[in-house]
Amino acid sequence: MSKLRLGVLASGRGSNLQSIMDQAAAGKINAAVAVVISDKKDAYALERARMAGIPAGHINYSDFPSKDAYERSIVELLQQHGVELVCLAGYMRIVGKVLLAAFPNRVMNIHPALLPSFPGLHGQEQAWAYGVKFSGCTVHFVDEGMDTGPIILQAVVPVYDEDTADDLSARILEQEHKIYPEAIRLYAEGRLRIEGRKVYVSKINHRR
Ligand SMILES: Nc1nc2c(c(=O)[nH]1)N[C@@H](CN(C=O)c1ccc(C(=O)N[C@@H](CCC(=O)O)C(=O)O)cc1)CN2
Ligand SMILES: NCC(=O)N[C@@H]1O[C@H](COP(=O)([O-])[O-])[C@@H](O)[C@H]1O
Repeated sequence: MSKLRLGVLASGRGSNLQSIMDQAAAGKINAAVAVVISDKKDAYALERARMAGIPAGHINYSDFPSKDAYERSIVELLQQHGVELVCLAGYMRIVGKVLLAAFPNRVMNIHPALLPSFPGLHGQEQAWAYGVKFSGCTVHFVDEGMDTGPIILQAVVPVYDEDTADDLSARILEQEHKIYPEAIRLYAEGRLRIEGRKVYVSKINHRR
């Protein structure tokens, strides 16, 4: 089966991108990162892609008259690289109808909390400040809502009394680097089936 072609959107340091690239390069997931796009020209995620010999580009939001025009530019670049699945990896913009229409049920996101709890920015810190005893991370399909799409995988971590917010963030990040590649592997093997709000992991391959 041909490798699933991934397009990764990232706004920051790119550690989730790195874990996806590493797992793909090691053959652990039948996928290849075809292109990395950032809305921030100094995003280290772009440097990580370039060091791996992967096409990487900065698309500057303020160069466009509207969000739709900005996203049409992103879609064009993704399609030029034959992208089949879009992975948001620390991408700090709300994805709109243009990108979602171009890739229906084919945009994933990693969120650093157990959705539906603590959506939005700084999910780790929200959970820590709330005083939860367990937190974690979520991989989900992206819809027009904020972190409201169907949940694919989650991982749980304990929260200790002596934890700082950074301690908890680091513990969650370790799990992010495991479940994001795993979710992509399952997708690449055609083993994810969406039924309404629910995502079922099947043993058989639905991907042609
Ligand atoms: N349509 C969706 N888009 C995105 C989702 C989603 O579930 N549906 N997940 C987010 C990731 N994210 C939190 O998990 C998130 C990203 C961005 C924002 C936000 O408020 N961004 C500001 C702009 C910030 C900037 O200027 O850099 C905004 O868009 O106004 C909140 C949460 C990815 N996108
Ligand atoms: N709301 C989205 C959000 O908070 N995403 C989070 O941004 C970080 C990006 O780190 P990375 O650039 O090292 O992958 C990750 O922890 C990811 O869960």
